[in-house]
Amino acid sequence: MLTSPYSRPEFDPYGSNDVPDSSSGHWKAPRAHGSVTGSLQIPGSKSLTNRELVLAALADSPSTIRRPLHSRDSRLMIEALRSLGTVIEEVPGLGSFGPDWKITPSELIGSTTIDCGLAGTVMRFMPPVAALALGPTTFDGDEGARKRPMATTISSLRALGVDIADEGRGSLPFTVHGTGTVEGGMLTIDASSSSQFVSGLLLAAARFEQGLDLTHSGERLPSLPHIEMTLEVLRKRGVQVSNPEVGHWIVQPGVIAAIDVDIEPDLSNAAPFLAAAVVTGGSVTISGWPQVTTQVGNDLLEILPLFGASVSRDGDKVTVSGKTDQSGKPVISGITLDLTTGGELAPAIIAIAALASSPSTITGIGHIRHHETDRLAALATEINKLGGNVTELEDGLHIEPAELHGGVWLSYEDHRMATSGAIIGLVVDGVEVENIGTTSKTLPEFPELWKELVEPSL
Ligand SMILES: O=C(O)C1=C[C@@H](OP(=O)(O)O)[C@@H](O)[C@H](O)C1
Ligand SMILES: C=C(OP(=O)(O)O)C(=O)O
Repeated sequence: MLTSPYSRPEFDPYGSNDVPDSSSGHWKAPRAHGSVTGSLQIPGSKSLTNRELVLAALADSPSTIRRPLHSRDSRLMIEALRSLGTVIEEVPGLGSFGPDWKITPSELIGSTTIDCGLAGTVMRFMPPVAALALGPTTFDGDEGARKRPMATTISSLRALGVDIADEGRGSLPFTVHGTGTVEGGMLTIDASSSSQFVSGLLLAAARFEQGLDLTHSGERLPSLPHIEMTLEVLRKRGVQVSNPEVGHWIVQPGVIAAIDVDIEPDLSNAAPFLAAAVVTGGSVTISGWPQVTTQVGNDLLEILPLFGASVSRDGDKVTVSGKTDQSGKPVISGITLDLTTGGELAPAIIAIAALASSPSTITGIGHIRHHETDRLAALATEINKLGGNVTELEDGLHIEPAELHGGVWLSYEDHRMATSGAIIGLVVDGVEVENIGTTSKTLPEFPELWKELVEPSL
């Protein structure tokens, strides 16, 4: 079992732990010599941590969040809630990746600025909370965050009677002029470009005077499991929420209960580690895998076998083993997959597909052009730079088999682009990942956990 870097005093879970080890200043992706075999634990889920932080701040009394994710995205959420008056303290816990948090709600007061960094969960979940605060709250973030779609958040809050000043941009920066209450009621929005528009409204809706009767009307609704996750965390806190039909949710006004919660490991962040088994014909075990979960990362257990891998389960341990031929060489088949529900898995899936011996077509993920970067363009560009043969489709990628060679893999400030470069670098000589430290967005331990898995004896 790999140890947690969190135990080392110099480790900073909120900063960059990039240790460049090549003359170019980039991170030399560890090259697997033979099959990768090992077991590890994965830190807490970003999506669950940031939902529980918001709900704990809106609840009726203090809550404890156990085994939370300590990363840039969760730190940004903590700072955002603190700046509105919530008290968040570290308390000792049993998790391997840092302390627990005690969250004590208080009256929400604006007159502050919230830095969203590049976190979709902060920029889409916090404006409805700021609307419940008394006083103005200005939202801004990284340069890349200013390009991410925010118009639906802005227009939906306006439709609920909230005054927002955005100078017509429909993106960050903007100011929410909170008055302490939101009327709520019926609302129709277009959440085609992100499920987070729906989740953000639902999370705060029990605190609206009339609750919320929300309908999605648009060409597609991506990442439905993330909306299911929102419904589940609300129900656990006693909120009455129903989903009478696809794209329609009703939240009754009422109290959000304070409860102590355990955060599941981030199953989407398990993707690169499990991919290491698939592309090297090895075997990787993740412990702490939940029996039942709304996390879309659980779909990896059905997706990875399409490439030829096998999956086994022993209690809370899940093992993925890559397929090999008689000489032990990895065998990876291409796949055809609609990934509408699991866009955040796309970078890892596409990295595996780029190493397959037959073509792959991954569709249903047009909206990931609006993630940390335009992920379809970024993946096609970086794989093709290494000799790949990837074609961009309107809503996905087509990948033809090709012999890849080394080179610099750019990360575009995108944690999942960085980890995709690491997957390819396992089996291609001379891949260097620019800005591996960007993994601190959701998995600051990545460079260290990866090295321990790939080069355990070094
Ligand atoms: O609600 C959430 O926690 C998330 C929802 C999804 O967003 P999109 O619907 O924009 O893909 C997902 O990709 C993102 O990583 C996290
Ligand atoms: C899309 C992602 O992040 P965000 O929560 O910033 O939208 C992601 O983590 O893949």
